[in-house]
Amino acid sequence: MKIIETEIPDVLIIEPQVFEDKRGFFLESFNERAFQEKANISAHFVQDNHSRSGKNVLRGLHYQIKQPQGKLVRVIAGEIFDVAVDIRRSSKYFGQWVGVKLNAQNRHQIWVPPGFAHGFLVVSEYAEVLYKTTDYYAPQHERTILWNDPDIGVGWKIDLQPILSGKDQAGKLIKDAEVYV
Ligand SMILES: Cc1cn([C@H]2C[C@H](O)[C@@H](COP(=O)(O)OP(=O)(O)O[C@H]3O[C@@H](C)C(=O)[C@@H](O)[C@H]3O)O2)c(=O)[nH]c1=O
Repeated sequence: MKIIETEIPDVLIIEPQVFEDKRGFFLESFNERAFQEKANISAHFVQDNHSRSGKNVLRGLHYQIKQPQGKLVRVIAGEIFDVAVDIRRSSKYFGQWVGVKLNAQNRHQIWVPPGFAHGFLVVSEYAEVLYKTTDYYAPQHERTILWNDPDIGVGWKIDLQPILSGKDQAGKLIKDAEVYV
């Protein structure tokens, strides 16, 4: 596997080694030892999630203020633009974002550490997204930052209004949101 650094050092892109043969392909989507040794990610995952969304669906930007979740995200059908926003007030990257294309062809994964808000936009007809999390879903701690907060300025490259949940339409601006210390 190959590790690709991003503008925010704690956010990493993982390119797995893919073994192709006449039957199809094989890859290791997670290997605790390799992630530890090659990427210095020592994550203990407790939950696996799977969602499917249609084109122009935008989910995010989500985080849990208590029980923060690190997320290892990948796409098995279609393509998304996946975004991590550093919301650790003490970080020199506070308010900055990283965006990466994840699709079923490049099979890239993004490591979104605890302390980040996370979201994605579906750019293909539909997309199926799988992700592992380092803590359990805790709806009482769940928070949403508005996807188009101008102080963050994520470059979603979308020319029409995305399809959002009610919760995401009511997201807060980062300046008003409860963030990490
Ligand atoms: C996230 C989540 C949702 N649910 C339920 C609650 C609700 O009825 C339904 C849909 O939930 P949501 O609208 O919150 O789903 P969604 O908008 O896909 O939320 C997810 O977005 C991405 C960007 C993330 O980073 C995730 O951590 C998570 O916040 O699924 C669970 O049971 N477990 C979970 O872990």
